[in-house]
Formats: sequence, C-alpha cells, structure tokens
Amino acid sequence: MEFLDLAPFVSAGGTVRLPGSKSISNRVLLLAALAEGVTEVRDLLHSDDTERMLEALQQLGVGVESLGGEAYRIGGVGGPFPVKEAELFLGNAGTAFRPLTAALALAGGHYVLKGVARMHERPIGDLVDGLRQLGAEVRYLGNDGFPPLEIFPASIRAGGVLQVRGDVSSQFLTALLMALPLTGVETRVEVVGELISKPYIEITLATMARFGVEVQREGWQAFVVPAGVRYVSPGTVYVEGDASSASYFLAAGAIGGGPLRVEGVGKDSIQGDVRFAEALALMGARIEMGPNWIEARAPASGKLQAIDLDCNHIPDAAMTLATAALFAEGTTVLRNIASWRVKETDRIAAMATELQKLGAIVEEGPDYLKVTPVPALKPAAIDTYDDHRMAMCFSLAAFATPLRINDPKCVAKTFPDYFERLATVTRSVPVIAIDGPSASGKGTVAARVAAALGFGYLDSGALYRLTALAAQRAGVDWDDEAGVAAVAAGLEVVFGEGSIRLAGEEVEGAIRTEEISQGASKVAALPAVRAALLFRQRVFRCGAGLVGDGRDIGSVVFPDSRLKVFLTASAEVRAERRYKQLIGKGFPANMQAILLDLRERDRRDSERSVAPLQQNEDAVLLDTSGLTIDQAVDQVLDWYGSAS
Ligand SMILES: Nc1ncnc2c1ncn2[C@@H]1O[C@H](COP(=O)(O)OP(=O)(O)OP(=O)(O)O)[C@@H](O)[C@H]1O
Ligand SMILES: Nc1ccn([C@H]2C[C@H](O)[C@@H](COP(=O)(O)O)O2)c(=O)n1
Repeated sequence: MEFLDLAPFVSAGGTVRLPGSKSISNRVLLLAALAEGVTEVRDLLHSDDTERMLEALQQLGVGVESLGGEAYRIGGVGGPFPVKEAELFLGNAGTAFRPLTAALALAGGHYVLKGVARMHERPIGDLVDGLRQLGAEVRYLGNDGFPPLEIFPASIRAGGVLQVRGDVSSQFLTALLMALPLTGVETRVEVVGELISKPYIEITLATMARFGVEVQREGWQAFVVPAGVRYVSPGTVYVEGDASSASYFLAAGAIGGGPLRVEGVGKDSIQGDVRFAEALALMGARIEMGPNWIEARAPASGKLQAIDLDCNHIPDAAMTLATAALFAEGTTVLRNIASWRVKETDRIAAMATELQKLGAIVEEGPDYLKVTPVPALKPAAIDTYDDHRMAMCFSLAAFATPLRINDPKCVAKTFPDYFERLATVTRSVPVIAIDGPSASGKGTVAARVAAALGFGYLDSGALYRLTALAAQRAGVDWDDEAGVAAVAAGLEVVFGEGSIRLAGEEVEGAIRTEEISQGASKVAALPAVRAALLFRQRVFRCGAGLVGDGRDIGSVVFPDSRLKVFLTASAEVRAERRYKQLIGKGFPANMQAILLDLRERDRRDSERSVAPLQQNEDAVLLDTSGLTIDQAVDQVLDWYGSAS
C-alpha cells in the first residue's frame, strides 16, 4: 500500500490558488456538450471525475479539444447525444454518473453505464424512478436501485408533473433538471421529502441559467422547466475554484495561525460550501472575504471552540469540521449529515474509525457525529477508503501529531496535487540530520546539539540494535527478513533519559555489545526491516525540533531536514574512540579487532542496496578527526543558525 508520512506542522500561512470546482466543472462540461455552439471552458478541474466526464462525452460524439492547461473547447451537439450506442465507464464520479444517466435516458439510444465497485453501492433508484415517470426504459444490471445500468431507446412522455425524492442525494434532482430541456416541453418537478444539500441545486440552476435555461422555482419544493428552452453556449465559461477544497486550507489557517488565503472563491461564489467559512468563524477563527478570495487566521484567543451545527448546507466541507474539531475546546457535534453514508464511502463510519485511531472520543449516529479531542493525539496510520476527502481532511491532524496517510493518491478525484500545495503553506517541525559511519561521534554530537536547542534526539541506530537483540531473544535468525521485520514492527520500546527499555527490561548496555553491533548491521541491510522502522523513527519528530543520527536520516527518514550533516572521522580515529569508550565503561577491548569490525560494518552499511551509508549531495561534510567534541557541536550549531 502506498502511503505518505506527514511531519507535524508547526504553522500555516500564505496563499493557495484553488483548483476548479468539481461540481461546477462537470455541470459545465455536460451543458456545454448539450448546448448549441462552441464553449471555451477555462480553469476546469483536472481530476479523475472530470476525466471520466470528458471521456464519456467524447464517446458520445461530443467534440472535446484540450487548449492546454486548464482550458478546453467543447463542441456542443445542440440536443441529445448523436451516438446512440455506447458503454461508459464512469469510475466513482457521482457528478458524471447521475446527470449522464438522465441525459442518456432521454437521448433515444442504447447505453450501458458502469463504475467502480463503490459506485455500484451508491443509490440511484430515486433518479431512475423519476426517469421512468417520463417513460424512460432503464434496467438495473446488478442490484435493484444501484448501478450499473442499461438504458434503452424509449418513447418519452415529457410534460406534466414529475416527482423525485430529495432526501437521499440532491444529485437526482440536479440530473433531472439538467436533462429536461432536451424534451422541449414544460415539466414540473416536485421534490418529495426534505431536499438536502440545497446549495448544490443553486449551482445547478445558476449553471443552467449561464447556458440560457431559466428554471422557475417554488421554494425548494417544485421547479418548472419551461417549454421550448434549449441550451446555448455562452462562449467562454470560467470555472470557480473549488469551495470544498478551500475548506482544508482555511482550517489549516485557523489551526496553524495563518493568515492563509485561498484564491478562486469568495463572497461572489455560487457554491454553498463557501459557507464553511462561517462555520469556522463560529469556532472562533478570524475570517476575511473578498469577491474572489477568503482568508483564515487563528482565533485571537489562540484556541478554536467546539460547535454544534446542522451541516446540511455544507455536506462535503463539513467533513473538514470533523478534523478541525480535534483542535477545539469541547465536543463538536455535526448534525444532519446522513448523506455522508452514501458518498465515496460511508463517511460517518470511516471518520469515526479514523478519528478514534488518533485517540479522539467519537460518537456516531445515523445522521450525526460527535468529536471530543484529547490533549495529546496519537501518531496513527490513517486509512482513506478510496475517498479523497478523507485523505485531505485528515492531513489537518498533522498539526497535532506525525501522521501516515494511506493511499494518498486518492486525492486525484478532485485535487491531484493537494499534498504538494499543502506543503507550500505549512511549516513542519525542524530536523537536523547527522549521518555518518560508526563511532564517528554522531550520537555524542547529536545529543549535545539537541540539548543546546531544546530539541528531541533520535538515536536511530538504537532501533536497529533493539531489533537485532529482540530477534536474537525470540530465536529469529538475523537473515530471516520477514521474521526480523515482524520483530521490528512489534518492538515494545520506551526511550528514557539514558535508558532504553525493551518489553519492560533495561537494555541500554545489552544493545551496545560488539555482537549486537554486528547483528544490527546485518538486520539493517534488510529492506523489510527498514520499512518496518520508518514510521517509528518519524514519530520522533515533534515538539520544538529533532536531531536524528544514523545512516539515512537525511536521505530517507527526514529528506526535508533543515540541515544535513555527514559526520565522519578516519577509521583509525574512530577505532581509537570506540576503544576508549569501551575501556571507559569497563568492557574488555582490542584495538585491532575494533578496527577490523568497524571496517567490516562500514563496508556492509555502505554496500547494502537500501539506504546505504553515503554522503548525500545536500549534506555538509564534518570530518571530526582533528576536532574536539565541543568544536564539532559548535560547528553544527553554527550551520543550523545559518540554515534557519
Ligand atoms: N570529536 C570527538 N573527539 C573525540 N572523541 C569524540 C569525538 N566525538 C565523539 N567522541 C567520542 O567517540 C566515542 C564514540 O562516539 P559516539 O558513540 O557518539 O559515535 P557514534 O557515531 O554515534 O557511534 P555509533 O554509530 O556506533 O552509535 C564516544 O566515546 C565519544 O565521546
Ligand atoms: N539510520 C540508521 C542507523 C543505523 N543503521 C545501522 C547501521 C549500524 O550498523 C547499526 C547500528 O547503528 P549505530 O548504533 O552504530 O549508529 O544500524 C542504519 O542502517 N541506519
């Protein structure tokens, strides 16, 4: 499984230009395709969901031309799709699947619409029921009420009154409204039940109006699509930035200090999710808005406050409130979010499970979620359920703890470069990496630098030594990669001041013997062991900063270290230091044997295939052969001062 480890963030601020809105992008693409004339679509979102829509439109005979960047030229077909037979794969794109189902049901052709497994679990029955009232012939190819679907040519009896449920997904109403102008006759659509996610219907109506079709509205209960209307290209359409995507950055500004400004949405936005900013303001964040931007800063008091909110108007962005709640005082309650259960995954269940991994106290109900934070969140590997919003929301937890996000590329659904952009507006806990060969003095220098700066200290070699010792004690051969990796993954270690406890027993002395040194060097050459110890090392990054010493701290464990030092000394000097060190601790020692052992470990550490010992080009060389410890420490502190 792919993963992304996020270092804990200490602050956030700056400006982010948002990618185009998914909801607007796919609506604009469909209406541009059905319209008369050519539409130039600018600032379109590049993502899996828009890709699925573009591919489908091309298959259906629509002219799609990339103009480079985020611009496309769509040659409208001026009515129903000309291609009358097609099988479409729409991934997990609800904003493509639902509206295309409606448009194709009225197109007089034979079509099959499929998606990924999760899409086949997302309900579509209410939309199909609505279309059948018009005479559409739609067959379920799997379970009743769910995709995949087969659509047949049918004689459509348009006009009159049509009823559609509005309390499961507003996309059913959106799909019907956007397709009905294809019939040319007046149709009244009545919503059964309380319409959820109303702001998305506002987007639908605004986009239809942009393409020349004005729907008459009776509150949220009935909508009339007039007779004789047709879509006409407005020429060029600019897609607004995605307001749901803005929520992660605004929350980051509120948690991490800010000011953090998002550009692409603001006061003039047609997207309901801009009201996420109001929810954040209720939590105490300081919010400012311009026509096309929103800016968030931490509360003046420094601490966010819990809220109790009906989130029906911001169903997607409300997910961000669930993780922002980790930073608020009190219990946050998010209500009226039943629609989360039928999204990319059951988001209420997924959110509850993953928040609990971090240590938060969570209560889930059929349509609500209660989140109570704890003072110290636990590092955790967060599962994302193939849900882009899970991945993006949980990135906020990195303001409290080191974090692993599993399957981070799921963000491609709406925001392919989300993590890269997040990195540009966040600052992480600083790291000084001191790598180098055995007995060069890394540990001594690293520990003193850490003390001078008030940083934590990671002796990464100790983890390989502990693994070798624990494997030996468990009777696992040091060459048994899977066996040793399992031992590494399950190490029960507590690091203290001058003490290391393995399964409750003090082992600081036991891991420093020459036998265990050789064992550590052997197990460190096994890729599965290195993988098992990676996150364990990364969770040391917390507090004011970290100094880590080892072989691959700067190259693999913390490649974004603020300062990387390759600390070395000649083999003879190192052997002499180790000799004195052992004698000083009362251990027997032989200079020649130590020199031979050091050279053998140097060779093994440098020649192994993964993370070999080597000076990387971004590391500065510190040869301590002729330096005292104080001189070496001062040099590192001096370099760090210049690097920060
Ligand atoms: N610049 C120096 N001058 C003299 N002695 C030093 C210097 N740096 C470290 N030493 C001594 O060398 C010995 C080995 O140092 P240390 O244990 O820090 O090395 P290391 O690189 O961390 O080794 P290992 O990789 O095996 O853990 C210690 O006794 C330390 O006091
Ligand atoms: N980041 C690291 C740290 C250590 N090792 C290996 C190399 C050594 O042979 C062994 C013990 O390390 P030491 O305590 O001597 O620093 O662990 C490594 O491969 N990567």
